[in-house]
Order: sequence, then C-alpha cells, then structure tokens
Amino acid sequence: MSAVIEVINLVKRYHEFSAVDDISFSIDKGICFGILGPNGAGKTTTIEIMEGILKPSSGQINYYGQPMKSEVAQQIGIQFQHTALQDFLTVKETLNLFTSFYQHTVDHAQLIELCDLGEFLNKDNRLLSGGQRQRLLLALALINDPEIIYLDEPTTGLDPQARRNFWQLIENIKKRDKTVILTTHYMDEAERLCDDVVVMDRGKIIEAGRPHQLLDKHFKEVFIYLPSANIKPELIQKYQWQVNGDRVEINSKNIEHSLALLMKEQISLEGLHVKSANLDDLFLKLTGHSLRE
Ligand SMILES: Nc1ncnc2c1ncn2[C@@H]1O[C@H](COP(=O)(O)OP(=O)(O)OP(=O)(O)O)[C@@H](O)[C@H]1O
Repeated sequence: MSAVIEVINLVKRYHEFSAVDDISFSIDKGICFGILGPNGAGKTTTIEIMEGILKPSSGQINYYGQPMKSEVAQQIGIQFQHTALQDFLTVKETLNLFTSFYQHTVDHAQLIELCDLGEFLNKDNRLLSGGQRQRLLLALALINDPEIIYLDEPTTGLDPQARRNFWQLIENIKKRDKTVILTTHYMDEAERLCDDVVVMDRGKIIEAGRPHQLLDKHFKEVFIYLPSANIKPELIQKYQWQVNGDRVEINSKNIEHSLALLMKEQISLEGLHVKSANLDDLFLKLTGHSLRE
C-alpha cells in the first residue's frame, strides 16, 4: 500500500509550550486512520496542520510523496468540530451554497443517499437534531468528492443510536476507497472504524499501529469481574484480587485455570462477567490515566 500522507517530525510550539512535539507517521490510501488521545493531547493541532489551516513551527507534511501545496485544499474534505451553519437556510439550500465554493462537486442525489439526508432536506438548519447536523456536516465535507476526508471528533455529543448510525456512514465512505482521518477520544469508535491509529498524549505519540495488534502486544490477559458479595474477603486477600466498588476484578492469563480456581474455592459464578482489554485499558496502561480525565 502506498502512503497518501506523511507527517514528518512535526512540531507546533506556543511560546515554550509544545502542543505537538516532534511526531511522525504515515497514512496508507483507503484506510481509516485514527488520531486518539485525551483532551489537549494535540490531535486538533495535528490535523489542522495536516489540513493546511495551521502552520507548523517545524516539520513537513507530504501528500502523495510531495510537500503539501495549496491545491491540496481541492482534494480534501474537512468536517470541523464546530462549523457554523447559515441560519434560515434549509439543508438543500446549504448543499447548493457549498457546491458553489468548488470547481468539481459530487452529484447531490448520491450525497443525499450516502449521508441519509432525504428525510430532512427541507428543514431549516436551526431545527436539525445533533445527529442530522453531523450528517449534513459530513455531506458538506464530501461535496467536492475528496480523496481524503478529515473528521474531527465527529460523534461528540451524539446519543448512542446516532453515533452508531454515523459509524455506518463512515463505513460506507471507506468502501468507496476514500482515506478517512479521524480524531476521537471514544475508544469504541476507534476500535470499530480505524484500521490504524496513533495514540497521542501531551503532544507526543505514545503508541502506533493496528488496534488489535496493539491490544495483543500489551495484553495477554482478560478481565474477569464478579460481585464482591460472592467472595469471602480472606480469599480476595489470598489471591490479591483488585476490588473496584462492589466488583472484584481478576486479571486472568488463562481463563480456564481462573474459572477452575474459582470453582475449587467454591465461589459462586453468578453475575460473572468477562471482558477483553480495549483501547481504553491500553491508554490507562500506557499513561497511568484514563482517556476521559
Ligand atoms: N492558539 C493556542 N495558543 C496556545 N495554546 C494552544 C493553542 N491552541 C492549542 N493550544 C494548546 O495545545 C494543546 C493541544 O490542543 P489541541 O486542541 O490540539 O488538543 P486536542 O487533543 O485536539 O484536544 P481536544 O480533544 O480537547 O480538542 C492544548 O494544551 C491547548 O491548550
């Protein structure tokens, strides 16, 4: 696979503070690439430099092997975190307005179907629900039929159903061989959508790779949860299991052995819950703090 974008030794300083601190990565064509990290990690700063909106203090961005030029703007689509939509315009009128900004645009019927805008085309922008607004913003990002689409925290503030609907739209876009670059602090979103990720914290990349490879690399265990009421305190102490609220957490490298041990100790398995590590757990392991702190 060929790299569509290369980020090389990127630095963004504000006085003494480095918002982005010497990061490098490359993005293959046709994948969904995730830039993950907590608030303030440097995700937005990084993609704004990649989009050409912000100048780096040093470092370089290459598109298709060449240093970024201003013409790149015609090839990329951007869904910003906060885009002001014009009041008193309907969704249809908004599509028409944005179409007038570009030389080359995609057919509206196709866009309406892809982003599922059909049922609210004649609604005033001010009356859209959160999910409808995000779908419109996605359509606007796609209006110039870009090869590369940037989505900055696209599902923040959406309810679980609207988030799932939005994920489906992104998967449909991926099928069209577009390269999607996504920032998010939702790890379930990253695991579902991203083929490749970088995890950022305090301006630096602290881990990079495919989500499942990273989890395999860092976690050999699964987590077993049981209600604390099921287990006598002396057993919790004997095995040094972790108590979190009203649950006991057992890190198990071999689930069959662990279950056999629980049964041997005559511990009730009622309410037992098993979970594999996810990217949230990875982040906690790498940084010592949780992603939402
Ligand atoms: N213009 C600026 N001047 C000074 N500091 C800035 C400026 N813009 C961003 N920062 C700082 O740079 C750091 C990275 O910010 P950035 O917005 O890139 O983080 P982020 O990972 O996108 O966070 P969020 O998820 O909250 O958007 C933050 O500490 C922020 O306060």
